[in-house]
Amino acid sequence: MQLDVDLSVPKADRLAETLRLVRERADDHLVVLPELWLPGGWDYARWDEDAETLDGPTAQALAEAARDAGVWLHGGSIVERGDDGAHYNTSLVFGPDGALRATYRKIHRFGFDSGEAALMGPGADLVTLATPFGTLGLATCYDLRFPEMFRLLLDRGAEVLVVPAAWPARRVEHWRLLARARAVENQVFVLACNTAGSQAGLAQGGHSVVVDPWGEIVAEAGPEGRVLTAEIDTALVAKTRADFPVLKDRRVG
Ligand SMILES: O=C(O)CCC(=O)C(=O)O
Repeated sequence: MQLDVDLSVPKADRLAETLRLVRERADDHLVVLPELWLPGGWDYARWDEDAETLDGPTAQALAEAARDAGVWLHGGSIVERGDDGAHYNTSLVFGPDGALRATYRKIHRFGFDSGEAALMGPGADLVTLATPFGTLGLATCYDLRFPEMFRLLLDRGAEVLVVPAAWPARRVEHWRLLARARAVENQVFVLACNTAGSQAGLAQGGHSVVVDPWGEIVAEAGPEGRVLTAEIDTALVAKTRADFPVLKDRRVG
């Protein structure tokens, strides 16, 4: 769901609207939300007050919505207040029973024109998760620029890379290019879910994409907030690798 993260709309209203959209999905879906869609990926002055634990109110609300709809829900990311007192940009994935099946702390923090590198701790663990849609490999936004991370996810069996983001409009062509590159080089699906609208004065790029293992764009949003849907057949991963077995020719790693 390419959410328009308009931070002038009260948080409770944005949460309610997003949960309503999740509950509209049918039960054979994997629903993906963007990075930091509730606190705002760019309003980092508010991250401390918005920090929550993994069983906090946002996680609980997402778990209930996943269970009510019977969907797998990648809930995008929250500002996690870790047990060690540090904050992390943490993604949460819920099963259709509402159970928290995986969490991923963003490994590569963005430090260029964002406070993230100073305010969030770095994640240390690669995360994959077996689902009916194939084995998911989890990454977040800036991670997309680091191909070595995706090779490691590939080696752990990832077939569908899920990348929530708050990627700005001014570099949206990098986003589109890198999403396709990660799909082509690893022969995987890439589900790249961005924010739309404007956050803290920064135009967001939109253009969420679903890319298949051949690098073809199966579905792509425009710049506006919307629900983007696509049907994916995970068998295409094995077929692409069999038809064009480039991964067998790796010499390093
Ligand atoms: O790499 C980029 O251009 C954007 C990254 C970003 O916005 C983020 O990781 O929050």
